[in-house]
Amino acid sequence: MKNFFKYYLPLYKNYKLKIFYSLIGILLVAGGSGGLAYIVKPLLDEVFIAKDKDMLLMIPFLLILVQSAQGFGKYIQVYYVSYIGQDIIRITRDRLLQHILTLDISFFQKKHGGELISRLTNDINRIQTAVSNQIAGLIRETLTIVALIFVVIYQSAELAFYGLIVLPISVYPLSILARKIKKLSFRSQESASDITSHLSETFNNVEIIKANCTEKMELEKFEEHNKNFFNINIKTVKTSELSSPIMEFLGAVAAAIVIMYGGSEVIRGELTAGSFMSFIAALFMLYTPVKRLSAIYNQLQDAVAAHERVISLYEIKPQILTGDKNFPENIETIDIKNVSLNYGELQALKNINLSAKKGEKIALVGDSGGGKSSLINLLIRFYDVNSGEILFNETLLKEINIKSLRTNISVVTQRVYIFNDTIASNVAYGQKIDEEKVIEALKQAHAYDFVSKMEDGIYAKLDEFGTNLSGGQRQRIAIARALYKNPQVLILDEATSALDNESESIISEVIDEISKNRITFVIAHRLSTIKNADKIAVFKNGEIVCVDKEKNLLNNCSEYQRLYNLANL
Ligand SMILES: Nc1ncnc2c1ncn2[C@@H]1O[C@H](COP(=O)(O)OP(=O)(O)OP(=O)(O)O)[C@@H](O)[C@H]1O
Repeated sequence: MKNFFKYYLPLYKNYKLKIFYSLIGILLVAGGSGGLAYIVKPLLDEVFIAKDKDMLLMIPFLLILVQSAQGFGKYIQVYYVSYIGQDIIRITRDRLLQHILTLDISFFQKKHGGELISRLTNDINRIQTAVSNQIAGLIRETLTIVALIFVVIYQSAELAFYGLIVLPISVYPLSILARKIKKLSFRSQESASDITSHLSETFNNVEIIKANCTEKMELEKFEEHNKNFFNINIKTVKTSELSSPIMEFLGAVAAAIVIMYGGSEVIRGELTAGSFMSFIAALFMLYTPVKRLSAIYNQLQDAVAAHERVISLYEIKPQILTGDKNFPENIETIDIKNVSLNYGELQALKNINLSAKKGEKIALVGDSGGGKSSLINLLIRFYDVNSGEILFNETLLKEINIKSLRTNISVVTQRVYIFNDTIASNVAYGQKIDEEKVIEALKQAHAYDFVSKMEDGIYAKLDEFGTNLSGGQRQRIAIARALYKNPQVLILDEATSALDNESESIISEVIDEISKNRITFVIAHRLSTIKNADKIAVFKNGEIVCVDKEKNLLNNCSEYQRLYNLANL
């Protein structure tokens, strides 16, 4: 709880004027409650007992005034407090995404997208009510309690002792409940995240679900998560609502004692009936904010649990740190020296040595799982080497600024990424749209033919997964995107696998053409794609077993011969 406040309270300093207005609102509400309780005394003593007519006129007027002030106070308090809370949450959400996006690719490979969505939505929503309404409620109810305690003590200090003794007694059972609620809140948030994860997985894999008729199976899995969520939430309600009967009971005991003592004082004439009734009114009014306070405290547990889940993301730091050197303006060589890479226990690359010069097209071939994509992961620093080094010209890869590195390298991966936007935005992704350049890149990627036939041409809208395009068309958009950047290093990882033979051979020619003034790496299972590469590196079980031109490999490299024979079966 302390950490929760320590984290959010400093954010309130940007809202000084709004806090001032909300405090006025809160004071009006709290003062109004005290005022209403106090009015009971003159109503009884002056009007009913002393039969004071002036008072009879004044008290209804006072009542309207106090009640209206309270209503107005509540309105401005709710408005400003919500404003502050919503704004703090907006900033918190932006910050969290900003942080998540700095994390390494390995983090995203381990963490389920649905879980992250849940943190950014469900968890932050739970914090939202805390930083707005609950913090304000905490202040408002505390002030109301103070105002009413003031009235209670003012009317009779002795009775106040009996009336208020239950407050410290109630702390113990309430704190046990709060601890339980926090645990349940954690479980409820985890369960909410299971639901989001499952939904995101279901919608992402809907084609395979339909193709395998597993709708029922997926629904059953979802129902299980959903039931679990329901059970935890019901348990939370059961626990948190216990605070109400506990408080009611303790309150009733206190009120009973007060009536016994107070009543006998009134009978003995030591206390006026008005003071006694005002005291009782304040005491009963007092239990409402006390109960609310305990409910707020319970709800805060939920927010604290959500906050801890959010904070645990902040504790994860990126391991791939940027260097401060710019990418060389004119890349001449890339040298990969004795490089090894482990994914946890698994050694994916062992002692890799490979060099590339400007204008060269380097092909990486080999069995699936041989380590080709892993080498690409190293070149774009999705992962860092475990040993060895990679040099761009004479600069160590680690010393190069990551943004500058990735601006100068284009990668077309096996999986094609399409954004829910126009073709032009997809091609120029991350850069300003230059129509001419977009068309040029599309032409180079042999995509302009089909794009120009679409109703809105380069401004045709694509949907998120590019489902309004064929597999080959999507791949061509991805190639156009890579070319639009005019990169110094171009990496094509199975970039032509979805193309028909004819388009593939045309694009291979284009690649030959465009690789003249840059360094190009091509991974291809179809050996025809890379037959005129300047170098072919043959991967096997994380090692490069041969590097040469195809002609020589066919004579000297048994692994290449094997792949070649398999391809030509
Ligand atoms: N992110 C990862 N985390 C853990 N292991 C990984 C990861 N990526 C790849 N691997 C493992 O590393 C090994 C090499 O994989 P890599 O993707 O580099 O092979 P590849 O030669 O590109 O295969 P393919 O031709 O099928 O794409 C494989 O055993 C694979 O299971």
